[in-house]
Order: sequence, then structure tokens, then C-alpha cells
Amino acid sequence: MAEPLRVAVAAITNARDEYLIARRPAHVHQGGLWEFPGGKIEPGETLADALCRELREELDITPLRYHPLITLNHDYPDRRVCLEVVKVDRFEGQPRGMEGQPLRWVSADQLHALAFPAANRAIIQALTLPDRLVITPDLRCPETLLDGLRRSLETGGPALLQLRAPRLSREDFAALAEMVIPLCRSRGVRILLNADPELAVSLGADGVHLNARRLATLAGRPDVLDRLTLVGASVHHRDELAHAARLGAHFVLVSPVAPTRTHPGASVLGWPGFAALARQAGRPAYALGGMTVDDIATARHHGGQGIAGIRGLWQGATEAD
Ligand SMILES: Nc1nc2c([nH]c(=O)n2[C@H]2C[C@H](O)[C@@H](COP(=O)(O)OP(=O)(O)OP(=O)(O)O)O2)c(=O)[nH]1
Ligand SMILES: [Mg+2]
Repeated sequence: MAEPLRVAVAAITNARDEYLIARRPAHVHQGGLWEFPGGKIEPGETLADALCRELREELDITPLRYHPLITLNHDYPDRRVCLEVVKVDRFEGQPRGMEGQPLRWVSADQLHALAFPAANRAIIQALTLPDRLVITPDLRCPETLLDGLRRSLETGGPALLQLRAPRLSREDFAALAEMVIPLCRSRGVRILLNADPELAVSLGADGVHLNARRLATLAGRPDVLDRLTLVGASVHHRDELAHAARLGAHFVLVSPVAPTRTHPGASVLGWPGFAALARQAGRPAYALGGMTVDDIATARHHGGQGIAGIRGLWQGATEAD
């Protein structure tokens, strides 16, 4: 197939944290669906040039401040696209549908319920996922873990938590999860269980995290994943990434980006390796391995959603007890 068509896409947000969407005309590619404003990057144009031109032509506004959100390759049956998505949080002018297209401002939550082209699922995930994901430390004592979680919740974070406790039996893990889920819910924190998807569904977690071992055991997408709002997967190289995509993971954790205390001599991806995988991921990618909050901007600069980790983000005991 031909080279992908490069498209500049703008997730424009206002002071109420709403996003501007437009309806594509019926007769065009992916017609009748909602979209984020934007259009094709013409030969010789930079992303910034195309963004300014498209927003002037379609909405009569000028973007004043924006940053990269995600770059996505998507193959439609009739066209390959590479969507270079930026988040615009400051602009000049009053948006108007210059081509007669209906416009709406909608909240991030409403985005999930509207009909967009298939590639937009990943854009909406990128807009609604936080820039840090906390993984619980590998503790044997559930009380120590709960104590650390309470402290971490008190200090403002995290918005997304992966409950991981590989040394607990399935029964002990389930009992711990039954305490952790309501605690997280009461603070508006979304929780993923690093466990089998059936357990995540039966306990009412927001989602599941598929570690590399569990990912490898799944030949195809099990129906149970449709009953979870979030499915994450761990990937270390292209093959795992391709498998996570086949299974329809909503986001991936890419590791190891930097050396960690537990694996000091292991070979790492480094930021260029992370950036290459993030670009191919087709979904938000978190950098994992040796990360601290100081790395969030670097991760975003390399096309990532943010960082995932234990040590740099957890308040409380992290050592084995
Ligand atoms: N603008 C935009 N395009 C999207 C989104 N999602 C998505 O898959 N696309 C695809 C649909 C199209 O194949 C391509 C964008 O092309 P376009 O039709 O908007 O291009 P354009 O504004 O330059 O239009 P035209 O001058 O060719 O009429 O990207 C989205 O959210 N916004
Ligand atoms: Mg357009």
C-alpha cells in the first residue's frame, strides 16, 4: 500500500476542559462521523504550518499554544493515515464551522460515547489517561501495601493504579483487591488488576493489566476483555507490541527504558528505543523502568503518554517485607 497520508489533528480544549469536535460531511472519507478538526499535511508543510492553515480554513481560529499528544498510524481498508495529534490549549478567535460543519464542545467523558473514526479510540484514550501510572511495590504483607496506598492517595496521586502483588496467592490477592478497589473508587482513582481478566471483572475493577507472561498465553482477544473499560499490556519489543495491538490493549507499558535498582546491569531501550516503540504503538505508551516524576516531560517529548513505575511514585515501603 501507499505511504500513509500525514494528517494534522487538533484536540482543542477550552477553560472548562471541554474538547471541540466537528462532524465530517457525509460524502468524505469516514463521512458522517465526529472528528477533531484538522486535515492533510501538504507537501513541503511542517506540522505547525498545516495545523495553522487547517484551523484557519475549518474554524477561523489561530492556535497560540499546543503540545504533541500522540502520533498514530492507522490502516483503514481504503487508506493508511498517520495522525499527528496535538493538544491546543490556547487559541485566538471564536471557532465557527467555516465549511458548514456542525461543531460541539464536549467533556472528555462524553467523547467515549460519540461515533468517531476507528483511529480516534486511541486519541480519546490519550486525552483521558493521566501522565503517570503507579504500580504497587512487590510486597508480601497486604497491610504494608494498604498503608503505602493510603499514603500515596493522601499526597494527591495517583490517578491510575496497577495492583501488582505476584507473591500473594490468588485468594490473598483477591482479598487485597476487594479492599483496594473501594479505596481507589472513593478517591476517583482508576484501578487495574495485574491478574487474570476474569478476576478483574468479577471484582469490579476498572481494568486489567496483562503482563508479558499473560500476554503470551493469549492467542486471541478473549471476550472477557470487552467487559473492562481499560486493558493495559507490558511490552519490551516490537513483537509483544504487535501482539498487544492484536488483543486490542488500550495502552502499553514499554520497558525497560532506563536501568532499575532491581536489574542494574540489564540492557535498556533508552529514550530512542522507547520513542521508536511509542510511535508504532497506535495507543498511549508509558515509559517504565527507572522513571521518576522528573522524566514525565522527557517521556512526552519522546511521544509517550507519561511514566509508569513504583519507586519514583509510591509513598511508603517499597522493599520486600
Ligand atoms: N481531521 C481529522 N481526520 C481524521 C480524524 N480521525 C481520522 O481517522 N481522520 C482521518 C480521516 C481522513 O482520512 C484523514 C483527514 O483528512 P481530511 O478529510 O480531514 O483532510 P482535509 O481537511 O485536508 O480535507 P480536504 O481538504 O481533503 O477536503 O484523517 C480526526 O479526528 N480528525
Ligand atoms: Mg479536515
